[in-house]
Amino acid sequence: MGIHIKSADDINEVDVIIAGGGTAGCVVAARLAEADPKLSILVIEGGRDNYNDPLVVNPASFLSLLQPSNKAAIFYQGNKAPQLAGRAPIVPLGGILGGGSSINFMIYARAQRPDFDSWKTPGWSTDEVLPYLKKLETYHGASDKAVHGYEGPVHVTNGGYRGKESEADFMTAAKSLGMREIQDLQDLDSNNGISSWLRTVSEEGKRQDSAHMYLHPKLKDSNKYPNLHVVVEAQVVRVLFNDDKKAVGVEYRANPAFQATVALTAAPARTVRARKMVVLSCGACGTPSVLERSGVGAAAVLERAGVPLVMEVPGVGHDYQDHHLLLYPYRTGCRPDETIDAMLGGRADDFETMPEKKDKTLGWNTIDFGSKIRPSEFETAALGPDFQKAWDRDFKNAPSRPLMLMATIMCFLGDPSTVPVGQYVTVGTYTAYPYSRGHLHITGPKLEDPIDFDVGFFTDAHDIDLKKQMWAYKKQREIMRRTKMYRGELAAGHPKFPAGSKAACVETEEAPATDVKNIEYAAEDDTAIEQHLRENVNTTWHSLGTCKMAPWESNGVVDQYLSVYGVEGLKLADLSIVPENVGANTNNTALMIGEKAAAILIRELGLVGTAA
Ligand SMILES: Cc1cc2nc3c(=O)[nH]c(=O)nc-3n(C[C@H](O)[C@H](O)[C@H](O)COP(=O)(O)OP(=O)(O)OC[C@H]3O[C@@H](n4cnc5c(N)ncnc54)[C@H](O)[C@@H]3O)c2cc1C
Repeated sequence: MGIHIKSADDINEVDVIIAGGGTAGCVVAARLAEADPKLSILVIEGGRDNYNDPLVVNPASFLSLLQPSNKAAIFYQGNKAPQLAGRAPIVPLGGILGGGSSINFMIYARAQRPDFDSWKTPGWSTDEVLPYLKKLETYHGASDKAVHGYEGPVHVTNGGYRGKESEADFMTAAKSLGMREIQDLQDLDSNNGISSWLRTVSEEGKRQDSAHMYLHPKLKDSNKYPNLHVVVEAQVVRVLFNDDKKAVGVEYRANPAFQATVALTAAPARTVRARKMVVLSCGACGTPSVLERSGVGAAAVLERAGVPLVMEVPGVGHDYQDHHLLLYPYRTGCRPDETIDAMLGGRADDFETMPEKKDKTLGWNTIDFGSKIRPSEFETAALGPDFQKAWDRDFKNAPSRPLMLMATIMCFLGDPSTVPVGQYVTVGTYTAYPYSRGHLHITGPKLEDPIDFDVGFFTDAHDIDLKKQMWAYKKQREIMRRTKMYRGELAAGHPKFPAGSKAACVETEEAPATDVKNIEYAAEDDTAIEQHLRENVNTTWHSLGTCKMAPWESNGVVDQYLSVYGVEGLKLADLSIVPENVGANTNNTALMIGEKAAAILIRELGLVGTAA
């Protein structure tokens, strides 16, 4: 009963096993328990418990969760990539109970209406998933009530604090460039504008991760939910099948990252049986590996890895996608209390003392301003005929599809010891619908075996993804140059423009004048930008699409009911199933998938609850 560490020795058999207690996994577990408290459920989560962890629940500490010493993330190592200037990118994802929702930046972003429709899967159109999008949230913003929910577990609010002056400064600067202010950019339809950004933070300033919002309340109420079990710090190795290819359990082991490495203390692998179902919810980088170690995947991949084939499903690990992120730092004239640089640099109260002082900035994710944007006709043409062709095909007649998203973060988003003491802002630009695809496969049967992980960034034909970032670089720079806070670019985080370039980075002690003219970029400047993009493009931590919900012949892995092709009793419920990308940060989509998956399972298991 409740939370077990490393192994649940007294649990040998349950009704449903959920492998991975991340954003979607916690939703599935909680909703199943709610539908039938008699159903026995075991969640096996590789990371540690997150309950009341001050780094998790207090939004301002979000960056420290990416420090390896805090053991809250899994760092998936990518392959070296020539198109990324020979770099081998690392993709950190949630590695703690609550998954990404426990360590993410808490930006509330929802997909656009054409996104779910583009999945072309019965039951998953925007109209059909809208009830789940509403079910998961309690929306505190001002909007049309028809598209938001008002009774769900995840509160969407202004959070404990907003940087109102800097937000107004960005807004004014963006508007001076002709950008539109939109009140609710997350209403599924609005696009091509700028907006105040709400967050998945309560009004009291607490993170709304799926473990705290869905799972922990039920674990604490053990009288009502005696059959809901969670084991943390335990990794699922593989799914076990019987001769009829029915999933009958899993093999798991204590996660060595959480225990001494003396051989004698290494816990043996354990098996636990599932009477009814196994659900994989290990995320887009975890789920394909579990499937392949279990013998489900492309025959050639499994043969190379030395894993006996159970079912040939070539799509497993096939079409990795992410949103490609670039981060541009600026010097500012902000006051120390307008950014969290002092806090990150150890020059202000830390996360220990802030609660005692009831410091409201503890509830701040520092991301107050965001946008979903599209280029003008003139800008589209300037990006060349290949770009124009892609634009005409995929965007021109789909006005609610953004080309890029942009967010501002009120700090230097990196190691504070590498920059002079000061107040910074970082602008992030990320691709809404990348054309590039990668892959993620196992290379051996064991959890320790390295993965073959090609992130695929900037591999699309005609470099359209690169051109999107080229446009976004120039756009965000023009906005920043018109803010009152602007004191120049932090050159280390910008392209290395040639000597004498009109686009060179500047450092100034003065606020900008009112008649700022656009920068002119010469061909060599564009070459410098391209090089910078290749050297710096990174994950937006929005991995998805590695086990698509699509027909088997189109590299699909699951059907509309999330059942893995060719086997019985095995479901997937996480972002690995997403067939086409969404024009938004991805946590909301993962929560929706958790809600919809739960409804599917509730119906199939014959439990009381909402039908899918
Ligand atoms: C740093 C960061 C910032 C982000 N910022 C935002 C944001 O501001 N807004 C937003 O909307 N989205 C954001 N995201 C994205 C969002 O959080 C993720 O897309 C979402 O959490 C994915 O949900 P999921 O259920 O698919 O997988 P996850 O939440 O990643 O869950 C997978 C779980 O499986 C566990 N696991 C993996 N392998 C195993 C195994 N073998 N055995 C057992 N357990 C295993 C992991 O530990 C993890 O808990 C961010 C993500 C990160 C990492």
